[in-house]
Formats: sequence, structure tokens, C-alpha cells
Amino acid sequence: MNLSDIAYRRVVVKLGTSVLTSGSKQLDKAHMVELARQMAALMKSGVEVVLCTSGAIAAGREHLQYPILPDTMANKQLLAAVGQSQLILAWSQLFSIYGLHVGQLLLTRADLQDRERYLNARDTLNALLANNIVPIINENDAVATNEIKVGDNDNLSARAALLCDADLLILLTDQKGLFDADPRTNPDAKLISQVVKIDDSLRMLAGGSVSGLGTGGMSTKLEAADIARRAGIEVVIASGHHPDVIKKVVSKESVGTHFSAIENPLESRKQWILAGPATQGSLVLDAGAVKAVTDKGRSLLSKGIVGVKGQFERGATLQLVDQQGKVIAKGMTRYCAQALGLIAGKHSDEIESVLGYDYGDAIVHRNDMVVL
Ligand SMILES: Nc1ncnc2c1ncn2[C@@H]1O[C@H](COP(=O)(O)OP(=O)(O)O)[C@@H](O)[C@H]1O
Ligand SMILES: N[C@@H](CCC(=O)OP(=O)(O)O)C(=O)O
Repeated sequence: MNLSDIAYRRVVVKLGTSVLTSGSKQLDKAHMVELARQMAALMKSGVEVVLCTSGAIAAGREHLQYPILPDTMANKQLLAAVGQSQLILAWSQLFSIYGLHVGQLLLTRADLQDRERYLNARDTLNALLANNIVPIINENDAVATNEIKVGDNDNLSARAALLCDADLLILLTDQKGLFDADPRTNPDAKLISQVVKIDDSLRMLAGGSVSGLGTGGMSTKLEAADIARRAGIEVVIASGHHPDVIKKVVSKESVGTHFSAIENPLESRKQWILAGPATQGSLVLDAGAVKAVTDKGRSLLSKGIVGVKGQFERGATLQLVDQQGKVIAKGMTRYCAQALGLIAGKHSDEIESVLGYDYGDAIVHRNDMVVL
């Protein structure tokens, strides 16, 4: 590969369980070495590569010889704890064939939403890349409870792409890309080769995972693509078994489904709001407030709030929804849930007399808000 032919500088490659196992119940090492070869070739040509790998749970099952365990969180954590060490051992051995070292980063959502931990993870990633070491990321499943986990590696890889300021995210899976229906159940489904807009009609096409191996199916891949492209990162979903797929994607050959990046990416604080914290509640907006937020780029005022859901503190990240339940924005609140219960529907001038204090007119300031 010739560097002058490659338009990308830093690429995140996400490999789903479906690719790593080739649909079987065990890691397909022969295929993993082929993927390591492709990534090593890319690094040799001067492109930095970050690998986001799934497969810990599958590797744990294989290593323990397929134990029959109840489907509990604790057992998934057990499998991931056993499997992650097997998985990283395999990657370490496979990349060493190409003279490359690997470094492991196990992350949870909690690491990404705490600004200091976020910056620490970013420093580690940059240090590994600066030393030509392949960063290998997975969710820290062994400790990640529902409250603190990202939940799927499609979303995790998008957050990793933001974290390391990548310019391309490649999601490799067991299908050729995003189809207009799940190809497992619709043999006539057609591949969508280019996506310029991710809207509700596209989301309707993307189903979950039915293989029993992966987590999230195409719907989490679309969520990941949406986050990444808003940060100015191109995304490709393609088959991990397509010959030389990584080389073809970075050479801009038509393979899989390509999502172009949004031209004016969100500033970094808004990227973090979109990708970092889990939402802790929601505010229901009347039609006027929806219009002010979406069409006019205004802050949300108390007058336009008709409902407050959840228990949250000042500074929490919330969903802003319309009266039909559609999420229209995500943003950080300047008032806690209890205070909002008292001032919802009231004019901004009344905030101080009702609460005895005032953090300003904006409940969610437009600088703290991402319109979806
Ligand atoms: N519209 C669609 N296009 C392609 N695949 C789809 C679609 N809807 C659902 N899927 C399913 O998504 C699966 C891939 O996701 P998943 O099983 O989570 O894999 P991975 O382990 O690669 O993340 C495919 O096997 C397919 O059955
Ligand atoms: N962190 C988990 C994988 C979670 C996940 O999203 O899996 P997949 O849909 O196969 O990418 C594991 O290592 O088993």
C-alpha cells in the first residue's frame, strides 16, 4: 500500500464476534491472523490503527469448554473475565508475527464520562500509537454493570474513534454492509452502498442481532455511525471476510456501506455530550419549545417544559423529547429534577421567586445541547 494513495491518518477497526468466530462457537485464529496482517500492512504504510475487538465472551465459553451457565450478568462477567485474557493473548501472538506489539485498554462508559479519565485514556492511546503499538480496546465487561457500561462494541468503537480523533471508523461484521432489510430473513434484501442521512426510516431497516453471537445487530452500528459522522469521522460497515477488506476500504474502493462525515462537525464539548454520559432523565417539550430548539437553535426555557421524567441532579445529561415521545435533542440541565418539577411551565422571571435561587433562564443552554 502506498501512503500517498490513502486519505486517512488514523483508523479505528471494530471486529464483531461474528467476524472473529466466522459464525462458529470459537475464535477463528486463521481468520484473525489474516485481519492482523491487513492491519499491520496499513500501519506499515503510515496509517495509525486502533483495534476495537469483541469476542471476550465467546473466547471465555470456548476456553471453559462451553459450560452450561444460567444467563445472568455475573456469568457473562465470568465468561468475559476468562475470555478477555485469551483474546488479548491471541491478538498479541498474531500481531507479533508482523513484528508489532499490542497494548490493552478495557473501558466502560464511566471512563468516558469522567473528563479526567477520558483524558487519561486519550493520553494512553496517543502514547501507544506514537510508539507504533496497536491499541486494542474492548469493554471492561468483567466490571461493567448495566449502569456503567456502554453495552455494545459498535457504540464503544465510535466513542474510541472520537477519543483518539480518528478520521475513519470501519465496522466489520458478518454481512456485506447495511441492507434494506435483514438479509438473514430477507433473501431479496439489497445492499445500501451510500448513506448521507441517518433518519428514522433508515433506523427502521436496521434490526437486532439474531445470530446469538453478536450484540445489537445493525441498529447499534447505525447508532455508532451517527455518533462518529457527527464528529466528522467517515464510517464504513463491511464484511470482515471480504478479501483485503481493510485495504479496500482505506483505498476508497466501493465496498460495504459508506457513511459520509458531516461537513461541519460538532465542537468537542458537544461530541462529548453526545457520546459520553448516559442520559439520566428526560424533559417533555411543548410544540413551541421544540421549534425553538430544533429550528431556531435556542436554549430551552422553563416555559416550554410540560413534563419532567427521572431523578437527576444539576449537570445531568437529559433527553429532550416532544409530546409524541420523539427524542429531539440531548443536553445538560442547569437545574435538578426536583427544581424543574416546580418551575416547568413557568416564565423565566418566576424562577427565583419559586426556588429562592436562580441559575439563569436557560434550563438547557444551547451550548450544552446537541440537536438530533
Ligand atoms: N438491515 C440489516 N442489514 C444487515 N444486517 C442486518 C440488518 N438488520 C439486522 N441485521 C443483522 O445484524 C447482524 C450483525 O450484527 P451482530 O450479530 O451484532 O454482529 P457483530 O458481532 O458483527 O456486531 C447480521 O448478522 C444481520 O442478521
Ligand atoms: N464486549 C463483548 C462484545 C460486545 C459486542 O458488542 O459484541 P459484537 O456485537 O459481537 O461486537 C465481548 O467481548 O464479548
